[in-house]
Amino acid sequence: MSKPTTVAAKLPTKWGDFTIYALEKASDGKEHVALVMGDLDSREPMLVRVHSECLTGDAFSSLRCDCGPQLEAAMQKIAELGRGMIIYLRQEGRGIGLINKIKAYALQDEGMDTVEANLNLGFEADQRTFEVAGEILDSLNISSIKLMTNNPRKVAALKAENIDVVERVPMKYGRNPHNESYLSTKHGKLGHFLD
Ligand SMILES: Nc1nc2c(ncn2[C@@H]2O[C@H](COP(=O)(O)OP(=O)(O)OP(=O)(O)O)[C@@H](O)[C@H]2O)c(=O)[nH]1
Repeated sequence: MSKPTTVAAKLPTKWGDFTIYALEKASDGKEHVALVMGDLDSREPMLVRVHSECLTGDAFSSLRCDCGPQLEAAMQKIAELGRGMIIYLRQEGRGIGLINKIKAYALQDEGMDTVEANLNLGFEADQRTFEVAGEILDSLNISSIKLMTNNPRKVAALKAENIDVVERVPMKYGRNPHNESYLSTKHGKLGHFLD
């Protein structure tokens, strides 16, 4: 199969100047992007955040989750280092989509936790796959990364895509009274390193 291709443009941000790459013809047909700062040719492992779409957290600063602060912290860390990449995957709501995530939020308003709500709606606790992250890294010739995450399943999923994850960089940002029980469910039921 031929390598996926990317289109690219400059993307100045409040943390510094990135280049935004959009993957053409991703295997799932969605429009995924990567923000890159620094040298793509260096063989040094690249600091990477693989971030799943969260409209409510990333765009609207929702306090129900930790997504927005994690994305901001990742961009800031990359800018401080001068080299790194955000892979932004269009897999809203751990893969169930925006409308279903809002249905899951409504169930959580009634007392379910984030896992129970997904299961109640007929989904798995986490429906995500990470092939597209592999496609993006491959298209940019990056094979060795330091991954910013608290999620051991994300590390395993990327290794399964033949990405050499040489280090896991913890991402403990954005804890607040509204997401306290969401984060403890992530720790207790989804195995995130958050204690
Ligand atoms: N179904 C569902 N999805 C949620 C809920 N809260 C946040 N999300 C989604 O969870 C995903 C979180 O993505 P990430 O932050 O990349 O991944 P993570 O598994 O939290 O792992 P980290 O790398 O440690 O942040 C996003 O797709 C959010 O939209 C929720 O209550 N229910």
